[in-house]
Amino acid sequence: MSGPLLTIAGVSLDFEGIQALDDVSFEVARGRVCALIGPNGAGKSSMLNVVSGLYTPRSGSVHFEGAPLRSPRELARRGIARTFQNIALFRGMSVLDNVVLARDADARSTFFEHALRLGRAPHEERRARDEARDVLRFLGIDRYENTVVAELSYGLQKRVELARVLVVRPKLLLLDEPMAGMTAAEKDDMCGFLVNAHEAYGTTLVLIEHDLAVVMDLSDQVVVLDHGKKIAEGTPDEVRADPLVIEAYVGRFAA
Ligand SMILES: Nc1ncnc2c1ncn2[C@@H]1O[C@H](COP(=O)(O)OP(=O)(O)OP(=O)(O)O)[C@@H](O)[C@H]1O
Repeated sequence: MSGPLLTIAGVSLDFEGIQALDDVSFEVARGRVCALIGPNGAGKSSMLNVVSGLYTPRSGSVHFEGAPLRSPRELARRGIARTFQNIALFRGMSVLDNVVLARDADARSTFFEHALRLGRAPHEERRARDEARDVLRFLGIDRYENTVVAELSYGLQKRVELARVLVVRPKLLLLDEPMAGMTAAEKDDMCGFLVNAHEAYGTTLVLIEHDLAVVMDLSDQVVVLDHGKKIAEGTPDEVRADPLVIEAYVGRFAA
């Protein structure tokens, strides 16, 4: 399909007098890695929450593949997945079961078919496990498939989270600070896996990230927010050289 994958048009959002987003527009083409950056309170998470339908903007619209996106319930069906800042895993369950469950949430058989093991369910269960194992292998964590999540390091848990969203093969993946709290080595690993996923599965990525070195390395489009407004947009090099961005970050881009 031609045209942008994601179109944000004139989005404004208020919280009791605070203007979190002020007339923000940008487009993300299919296959891009787009980073949303900006100082604390700039509106980055609010933007991601609007895109995922968790917040309803006062004005403006979000279109995905040319059709409006209105509710979080539409996300999985339309091929959009997201991760949150805090790890959201079933800590007492195995790595494999965590990923299978995420895949199941997207599966086509009904609750009753699963419960009664009827219809498509047995076949789907095998397929779900195979697909989950493929993703675990892809992310280099297949040797932990039977390990209980709580026993894994933070970096590996973040990788399981990535497995949970990749297993549904999303067209668009929204990532809220995927590298937060990681060591430098874990960040390097995560960057590599995101690039690999992007290339292998053609997943379009929109991510919020505070580490500007990571942003410059990973993304091919950067949207800069400050006080709810979009103050710049472009390639990492264009944005790095933009005086408004330099002012907003007070020299944090100086290399
Ligand atoms: N649920 C909410 N209720 C009230 N105000 C909110 C809410 N969420 C965000 N805000 C306010 O909206 C503005 C934008 O916040 P947002 O969290 O989107 O910024 P951010 O760029 O993601 O910040 P950070 O980098 O610190 O996570 C801030 O002034 C924030 O206090």
